[in-house]
Amino acid sequence: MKICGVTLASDAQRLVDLGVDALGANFWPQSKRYLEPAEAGFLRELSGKILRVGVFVNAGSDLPRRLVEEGIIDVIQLHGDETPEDARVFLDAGIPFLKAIGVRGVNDLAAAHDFGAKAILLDAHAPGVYGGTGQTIDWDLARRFIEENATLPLILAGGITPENVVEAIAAVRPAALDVASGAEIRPGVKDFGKVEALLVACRSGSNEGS
Ligand SMILES: O=C(O)c1ccccc1NCC(=O)[C@H](O)[C@H](O)COP(=O)(O)O
Repeated sequence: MKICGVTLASDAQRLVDLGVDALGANFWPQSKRYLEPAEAGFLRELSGKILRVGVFVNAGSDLPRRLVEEGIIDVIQLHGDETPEDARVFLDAGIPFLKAIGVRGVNDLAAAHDFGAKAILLDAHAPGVYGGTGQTIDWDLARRFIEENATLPLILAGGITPENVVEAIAAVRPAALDVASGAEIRPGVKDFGKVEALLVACRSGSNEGS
């Protein structure tokens, strides 16, 4: 499970202590969960303890690459309108990346394989906002994507909460889950009651990989 939108060093450390697989730090300045790169140094100390994912929206390659090279993040999450051509620079450099797709229907998934991403993250379609909306996606569509694309891991995002997580796992059986608003007190501040409830659901055996 990836908990996204971390802005506080204390929250990041608590996610490590709870054994959460991955955290997301959002480097898109318009996000309610924006983390200034200059304030992200605390992530460096978590190297090897949790997978650190940097979220970017149409950011080009300089900042994402720099944060990887500086040991602040491990993986890049492209969460904007990036094309497979935009992603090529990361593929060529051997930098692992995820591609998020805001999904309205099956047509949005047609290019999923073209990115060369480590995994595809399916999220709610949110023009201008891009992510962190708390809106769920069509889980049947996500399940069908998995059945038809067995080699490409799918991360389910969009409106996952402690209340619907069991149903989401059962319906989609994703490789992993990604949660922002469903695990916070307010944008950028995590709610550890919710994080723990999500973890219990993920570890209950209904989906070992989430
Ligand atoms: O969280 C944001 O503010 C955000 C803004 C722009 C692009 C991506 C963003 N979040 C990335 C994530 O991976 C979120 O976890 C994902 O969108 C799901 O969010 P939520 O529906 O709130 O769980």
